[in-house]
Amino acid sequence: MRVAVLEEPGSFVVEERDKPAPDPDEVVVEIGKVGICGSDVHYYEHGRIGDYVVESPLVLGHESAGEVVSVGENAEGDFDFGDRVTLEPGVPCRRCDHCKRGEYNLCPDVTFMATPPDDGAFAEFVAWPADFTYRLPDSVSTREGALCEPLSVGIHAARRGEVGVGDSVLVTGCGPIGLLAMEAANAAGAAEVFVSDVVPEKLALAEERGADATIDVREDDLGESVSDLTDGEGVDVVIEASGADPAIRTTIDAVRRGGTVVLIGLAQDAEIPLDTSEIIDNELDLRGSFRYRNTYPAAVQLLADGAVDVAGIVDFEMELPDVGEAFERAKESETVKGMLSVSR
Ligand SMILES: NC(=O)c1ccc[n+]([C@@H]2O[C@H](COP(=O)([O-])OP(=O)(O)OC[C@H]3O[C@@H](n4cnc5c(N)ncnc54)[C@H](O)[C@@H]3O)[C@@H](O)[C@H]2O)c1
Ligand SMILES: C[C@@H](O)[C@H](N)C(=O)O
Repeated sequence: MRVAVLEEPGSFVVEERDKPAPDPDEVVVEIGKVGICGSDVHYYEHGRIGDYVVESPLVLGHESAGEVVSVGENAEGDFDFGDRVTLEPGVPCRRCDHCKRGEYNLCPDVTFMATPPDDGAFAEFVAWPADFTYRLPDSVSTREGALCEPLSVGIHAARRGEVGVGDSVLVTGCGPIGLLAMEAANAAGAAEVFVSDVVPEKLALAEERGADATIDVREDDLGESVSDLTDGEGVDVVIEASGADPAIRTTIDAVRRGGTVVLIGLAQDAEIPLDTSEIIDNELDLRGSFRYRNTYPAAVQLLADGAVDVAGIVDFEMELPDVGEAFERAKESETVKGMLSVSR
């Protein structure tokens, strides 16, 4: 089978490897589509994200969907040849305290696709645990199935923020994560979702996709703009999805007293000063949101119901052998989401 391997920063090779066979609890999936995530691009450009360093050739890609071609003996009955499926890329140990509490996204022994040293899904076939594989109904395309991954990041953030019916929400950053957090907040019942960014094209896309107001923070102050939009109150929930230092600092200016700030975006410099007296006086909840747990069934259901749009964020799709060109295009600031089409 063909596999796209990141040999060193800036350099992919497409090579032949043996097709995997399933362990008893696994299925083998012929990969159809894989999204290119910002973290893939970061490994491509810099060879590391924090402590995760690409020390040997790595297969990238963790936003994947495809078709079952082989079923391990313990997964028989759960999956059939030809089922279209999406793969949840993080498989936890299932034994630690976090796993037992159901917080399996916090498992310290997780295997996560395309995170060194674990290979990802830019491969024609992947063997994957059946219980982290989810069937797609006919109404959900394989492209949409692959995007259950970033949608899951958005769903988890909306859940962490306890976004509910009638809430007002601000999403800072209109990359794929912010746009899909906006979808998740709307699906959770938010009455109004405002967005901010520094790139006019990203704000225009968010507006097209239903943002109730857009704030260009190169021109307007975030706190003042949100105050104007909410009769001086601030929003119920801020979801920070830019990772930009100024955006993170100003989240607490935009949230109402007693409101919640959810941090998804990873800042270049993780140490950012925040006004703690504001947080205390206004009794703000500041919450981290790390990957996701128990979101894939909801993501598939929302797509089946037509309650969210994920496919509309894709700018381009290329074939696996063009992986290098696809990553060069994914690096451009106006690109939102690139995809690779993998199976022949
Ligand atoms: N916590 C998690 O589990 C998790 C999962 C996936 C991604 N992430 C992180 O989430 C962030 C978003 O991911 P993405 O793939 O959408 O990234 P992205 O780079 O595509 O999008 C970030 C957006 O923020 C905008 N931006 C820059 N400065 C801004 C500012 N001051 N105010 C508002 N917007 C601003 C950019 O123009 C861009 O549109 C990244 O930091 C990523 O590392 C975290
Ligand atoms: C969650 C996933 O999308 C993210 N890129 C990560 O590796 O954590």
